[in-house]
Amino acid sequence: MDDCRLYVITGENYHPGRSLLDVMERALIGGADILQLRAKETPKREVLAQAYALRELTQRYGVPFIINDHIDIALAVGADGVHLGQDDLPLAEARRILGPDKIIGISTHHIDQALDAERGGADYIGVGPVYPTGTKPGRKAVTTDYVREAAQRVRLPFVAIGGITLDNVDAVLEAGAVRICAVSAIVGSEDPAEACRTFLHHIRLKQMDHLIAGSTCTVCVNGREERTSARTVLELVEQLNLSGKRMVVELNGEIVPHERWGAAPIADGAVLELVHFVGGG
Ligand SMILES: Cc1ncc(COP(=O)(O)OP(=O)(O)O)c(N)n1
Ligand SMILES: Cc1ncsc1CCOP(=O)(O)O
Ligand SMILES: [Mg+2]
Repeated sequence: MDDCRLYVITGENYHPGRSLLDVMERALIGGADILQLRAKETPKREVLAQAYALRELTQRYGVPFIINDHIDIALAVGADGVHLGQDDLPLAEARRILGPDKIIGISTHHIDQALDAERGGADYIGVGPVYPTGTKPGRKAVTTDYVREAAQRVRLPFVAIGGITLDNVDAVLEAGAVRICAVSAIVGSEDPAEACRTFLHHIRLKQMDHLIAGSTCTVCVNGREERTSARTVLELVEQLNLSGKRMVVELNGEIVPHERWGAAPIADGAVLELVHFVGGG
């Protein structure tokens, strides 16, 4: 689950005239890295047949396969796990039946439910619906506020879900989601493979932003804001091409002796005054 970025769920009514297997294979070709079978209106025997077919397909592509709601079907076809909502079988019962190795995902709509799922031994949680969606009509949107809170407080992997499209995915990523889950925007699109590629492109761009932001910090040098990757006063002085100059350095109001520059850490928000003496007599 840790490595998953794009979670795609089947949608019964979103691809009239196209087969479930074709649509889901297109999603896999586009890079979907976890699949869920969710069928709310299909007779159970048919769901079982779909589960067998998707089990084979996902195995061929080497991605985890999750069954929504039906633990019995997950066991029958040897799926990798199940996804359960707040009104489905409780997590503890599901774990007892499935054992420690199966993936169990839990839907959450509030931080308390997320923390409960974490304590209860879930493997991941769903955070949503972020936006109102026709796929889950009547369910109130949790907004990106809950995504932000989950990003700050939940240690389990979480997937943001609900009404996420290529037009609003950046806001969801900006709020701190690193895994996106979608139904209609992928299985209802003309080209599910291209939709997946474009989702993944957005996700990767945001990941790169995080990497860059994480490796630099903003400091104030002589009254001017600077972004720097320097970790110590010595590195900063070198980056500013001031090495070798006779200089007094003040860090957050305290003078740092020259011999301690290499050991004086600078962090985000540090305030530095660098005063160098111009030679002459
Ligand atoms: C990844 C993921 N998140 C949330 C859900 C919704 O599950 P649930 O709340 O049980 O609602 P139904 O899907 O059963 O209608 C999900 N399936 N997957
Ligand atoms: C199953 C589910 N649970 C919360 S929102 C949702 C539906 C997501 O579908 P879509 O991506 O089409 O909004
Ligand atoms: Mg459910």
